[in-house]
Amino acid sequence: MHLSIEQERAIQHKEGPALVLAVPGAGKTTVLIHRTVNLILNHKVSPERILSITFSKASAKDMEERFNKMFLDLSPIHVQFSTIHSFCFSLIREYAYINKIKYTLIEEEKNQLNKYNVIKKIYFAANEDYITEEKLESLLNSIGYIKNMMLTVDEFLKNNKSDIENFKTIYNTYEKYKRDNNLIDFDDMLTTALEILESNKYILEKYRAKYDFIQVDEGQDTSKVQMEIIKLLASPENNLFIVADDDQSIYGFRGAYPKGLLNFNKIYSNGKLFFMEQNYRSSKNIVSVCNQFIKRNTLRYNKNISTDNNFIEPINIIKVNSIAEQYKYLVEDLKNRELSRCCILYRNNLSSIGIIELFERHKIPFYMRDVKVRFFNHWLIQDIINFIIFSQDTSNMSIYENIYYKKRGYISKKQINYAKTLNYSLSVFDRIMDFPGISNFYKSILKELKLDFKKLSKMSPSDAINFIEYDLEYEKYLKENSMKFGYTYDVLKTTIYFLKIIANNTNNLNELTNRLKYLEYLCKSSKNVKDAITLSTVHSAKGLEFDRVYMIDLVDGDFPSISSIEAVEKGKYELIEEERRLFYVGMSRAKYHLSLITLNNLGGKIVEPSRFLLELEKEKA
Ligand SMILES: Nc1ncnc2c1ncn2[C@@H]1O[C@H](COP(=O)(O)OP(=O)(O)OP(=O)(O)O)[C@@H](O)[C@H]1O
Repeated sequence: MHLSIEQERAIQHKEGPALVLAVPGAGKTTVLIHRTVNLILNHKVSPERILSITFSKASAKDMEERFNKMFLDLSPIHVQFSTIHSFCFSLIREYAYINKIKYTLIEEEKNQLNKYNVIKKIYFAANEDYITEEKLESLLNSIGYIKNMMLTVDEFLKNNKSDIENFKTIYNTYEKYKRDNNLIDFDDMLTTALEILESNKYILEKYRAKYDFIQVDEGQDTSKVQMEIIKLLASPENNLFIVADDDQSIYGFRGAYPKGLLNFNKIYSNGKLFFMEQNYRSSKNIVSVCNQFIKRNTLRYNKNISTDNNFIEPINIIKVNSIAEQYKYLVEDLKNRELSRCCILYRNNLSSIGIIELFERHKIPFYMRDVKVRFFNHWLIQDIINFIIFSQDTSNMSIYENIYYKKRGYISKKQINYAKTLNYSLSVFDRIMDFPGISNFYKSILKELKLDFKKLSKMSPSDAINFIEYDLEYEKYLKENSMKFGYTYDVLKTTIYFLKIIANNTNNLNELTNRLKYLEYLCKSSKNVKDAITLSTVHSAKGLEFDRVYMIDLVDGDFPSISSIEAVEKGKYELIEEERRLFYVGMSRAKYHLSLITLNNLGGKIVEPSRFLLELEKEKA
């Protein structure tokens, strides 16, 4: 590889603080790896005296693999690429050992003591209601945000509206619980490590003496607390080398603080600033589209991407009518391709469900970058399955108790409790009909319900889902309750839609549940699949590159997200700018071919193409 002058300059930087600001594909990771080698070979720095911090475990691994590939002959040299969390945890463990304190990681606790169960319990105590997965995620993000931005809960609430009822009580109870039990969580690893470094001179000096050089990759996703830790460690020599692209900052919701980079020269008046604006990854067509697209953001260092690469083909904006058409296009277009060089990207993990079903049927090997797919354990899927199970035995009270209030025909808790005292081999409806003082009108409703469930028991899974949704009015329940569960109704509708796609190919409940289990297994075990196409959220594709990239389901309200669009309507632009950066990260993963696919109809609903696509089209015209 022939390194450019800009790259060489950055690589040759040895002492003092430096920030390398670069565009996508400019070789940030490449520079970091070459600099490491330069320090070791030309400056005789011992590898263990270099601390390289990456953003996630996956990028630490990716970087190590790239290092080993690039410098096969140096392989016996073990170079340490660590996440900031694992670095902080080893520091905490050392401090704990010296001071005979025991810190346990709450994420590693088993069963009821585990972080998720503890938070669920605290939420229940505060709100007398169960927390949904969506709300749990939002709650955890907010807690993480507070810690990463070094805020108090009051400061957070002053500027942020939380969708979690009684957020402050929950936050404080959770903090107290951890304190009382000597527990820490992932976010506390950072705040605790900082507290230790600030208060314990011995540890601070020991860690400062341990490393001569500190390097940070993906600096744009470094949070305030992380930056404080790094600054403390690097001082007083400040041999700190950060590579970053503020345009690729996509973790604002978790407390990433790219503005910290914009202050680099204020923090280090002797700091060197390197710019790398040449892209080595993508065709001229892709680079030019990316450049125009990101320039519309206002909160950024102004950079110009250029490339010496050739024009190959224009980016492809594809409009199809339906998901089925989108899938047909993908299967056709992927024929005879080298799949390991291709990738499908989406904004939301839910989009992967239809693709997995499709690819399994067409025997297209795939690798899922995000292993945690919530769909398979979603309460909505469980509800639908419960409806079908109950239809096969309408005396099954324990199943009925989960669904009786989610369908047509009001039935009270009192009636359920009464029915429980009667002969349990009778249908639930017959038992409720016995309820004292029940009217004839009400009895006719119960009779109808009983008949409907009989009908349901004879249906194929896909007919059954429609019947549950419309005839039994489960749809109405979802509409009325979606916000309470922390969803928009559209997301729930799309979840059912993907379940229908899977159900379409099954003949009975057994086949459907087996299929769901099998697909879930495929997702979890896809890591070792050979010659596979990569499926990934855009977030998880950061740092990667592929010959062909397909970005799918590009619908307004999904990408950009509905909350960012609503914020724009109120004159707030931060969220939409983060969505734009995310879109930019997605597009800039492509080397030669980029397809952006939108639809007219998503799961029976007319939808509009992403406003980002309209913008790209206008620019092309
Ligand atoms: N001087 C060079 N000559 C040729 N190819 C290069 C050069 N520098 C980097 N590359 C290649 O360009 C691609 C992008 O490099 P790299 O992944 O290091 O960029 P990056 O800035 O970290 O990208 P991103 O921020 O978009 O993830 C890689 O395939 C890399 O091998």
